[in-house]
Amino acid sequence: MPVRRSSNEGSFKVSRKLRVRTGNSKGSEDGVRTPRSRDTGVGRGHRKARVATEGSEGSSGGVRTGEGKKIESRRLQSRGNGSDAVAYHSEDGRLSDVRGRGKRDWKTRSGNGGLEPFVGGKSGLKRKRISADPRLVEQGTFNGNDRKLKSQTKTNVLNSSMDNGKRLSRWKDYESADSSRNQRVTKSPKFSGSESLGRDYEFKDSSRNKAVTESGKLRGSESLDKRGQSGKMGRADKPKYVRDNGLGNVKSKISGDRKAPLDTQKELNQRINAVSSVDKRYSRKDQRMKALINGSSITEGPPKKKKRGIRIDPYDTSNKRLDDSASDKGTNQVKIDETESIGSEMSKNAQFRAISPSSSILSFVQDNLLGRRREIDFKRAGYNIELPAPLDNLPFSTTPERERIEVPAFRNKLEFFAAAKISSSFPPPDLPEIAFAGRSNVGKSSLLNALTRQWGVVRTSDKPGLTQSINFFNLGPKLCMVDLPGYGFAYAKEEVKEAWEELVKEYVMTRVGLKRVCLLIDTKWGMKPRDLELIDLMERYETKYQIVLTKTDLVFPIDVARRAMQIEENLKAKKSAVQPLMMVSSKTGAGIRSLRTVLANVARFVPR
Ligand SMILES: Nc1nc2c(ncn2[C@@H]2O[C@H](COP(=O)(O)OP(=O)(O)OP(=O)(O)O)[C@@H](O)[C@H]2O)c(=O)[nH]1
Ligand SMILES: [Mg+2]
Repeated sequence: MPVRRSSNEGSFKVSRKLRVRTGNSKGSEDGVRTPRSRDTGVGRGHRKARVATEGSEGSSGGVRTGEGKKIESRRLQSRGNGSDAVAYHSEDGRLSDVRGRGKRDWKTRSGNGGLEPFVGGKSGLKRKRISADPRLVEQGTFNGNDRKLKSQTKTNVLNSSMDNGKRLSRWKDYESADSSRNQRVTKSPKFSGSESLGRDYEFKDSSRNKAVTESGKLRGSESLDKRGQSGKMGRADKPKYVRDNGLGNVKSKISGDRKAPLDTQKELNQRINAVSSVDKRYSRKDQRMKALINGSSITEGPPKKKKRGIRIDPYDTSNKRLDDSASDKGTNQVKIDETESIGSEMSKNAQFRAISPSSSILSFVQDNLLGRRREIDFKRAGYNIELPAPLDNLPFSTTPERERIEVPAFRNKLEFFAAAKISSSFPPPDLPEIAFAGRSNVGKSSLLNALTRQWGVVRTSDKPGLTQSINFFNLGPKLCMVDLPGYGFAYAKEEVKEAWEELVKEYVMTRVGLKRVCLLIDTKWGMKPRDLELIDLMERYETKYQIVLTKTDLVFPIDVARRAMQIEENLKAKKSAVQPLMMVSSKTGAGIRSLRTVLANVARFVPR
């Protein structure tokens, strides 16, 4: 039980934590603040064994030997009544002259869970104040004499024993711990007043208690060994884990017996090798058995290397398509064509790499920031990358308004006015028309939006085949823009796709007001047979067309230049092809202004 005595007597008061403080010190009588124990420098001892002696004159004002902590010394301050013992009233937070010292504070200050067994008798006698090792208290291994003490610390102990679950289970392994070591530790003066740990655990957790009490030998010393001195543990103390791995106790021997003679080590190694070779042999045998069952021949030797080939992603919606040549053939036929086209594609690729673009094209690509670029390049050039299609804006401009469009015709509002799925539903050709043709997903609809800077007027999608009819848009009173359905690969039935193609061909062949067809080619993939088909058609019907390379932002600038060179070479003999070849990116806005200028000329020279 905590012992309290009145402060007048200058007696000591023992808190719930059982800190012992004795008598009046001279210093406190003088109203001198108890100096911090750090300052006293007297009897600074280990925190585990604090001792304060009554009437000690060893240090000025409130003698205190032992604890060297700041927080403790504050409590030792005299309150001007000549008794430094009052300081300890605050320990449990129950006394009136102590303010702001609650349970929490008590807990905090206890630091060691309040386990400080009271050792000694009544006042006037020398009393020892012994603090438990916080590590031990945490562990719940320290056992004080006082029952109440136990109940106070129950929470702490239980909490700590929660995370000690593993530890407790591990203790089982230590049942066979070296008894000599136990002896050595139990002899330690720190644990002289403690009872057996087995008992201590009885009130904490019965299930764990079992694990602990079963051992019978488990004492504070053991836990101390485990917690604080695990590094010093002998090999024999370590748990021996035996794994059933076909090696018997080989592993445990290896791990547990370090001093095994060399012969034993060799023997162990041999055994390990033997087991692994058995495994290999078994696996081969197993293979043979399987082969026999399946009736296939056994092939031995090193495994064949897998041939590396180009994988074709069936869900790739880019313009890498094989559909141009094989659309209405059987599945097998398509497969053959695929492999053929892969082979030819490879050689075409090599040819493409061999192209060395002219310096004029290269400089054009460079000047217009065409090709794949880093954002920093745009920033350096003064473009605001926060805006859509930043390169279509003026450098250092933050206003994306359409009024900034330098070509007046394209400042007009883009308005949808007709859609046709068959030629008979084409609207009357009142205005000069500029049509955008090309394979599905090449970026026709996106380009229309980019040219007019009216995002969303024309619907776009990354899924090929969104535009399924010929859509007519008015761009002011003078010009009509026509978005054609794409041809080639699209998520649509074959017959539907054929119908689109026929519709496009019909439009290109027969449309009176058609002044220019912008034939869009994906810069990455170049011209495909269906593009050439349409070119032939337009050549035959003398429809003017202009090649526009799209999505230039997806390839390197050098490849943009190469593609331009390649296409120009192909178009040399074409009469209806209008020069120059245009290169754009609806995403970055590169080349859009140039295209506007070119197309505005179409509208200008058209008689009304
Ligand atoms: N990176 C990049 N993507 C683009 C560009 N132009 C279009 N795209 C993307 O390509 C996809 C297809 O664009 P669309 O404009 O719908 O293509 P389309 O030719 O109209 O397709 P269909 O209507 O199916 O014939 C969309 O996801 C666009 O965002 C471009 O210049 N650069
Ligand atoms: Mg479209």
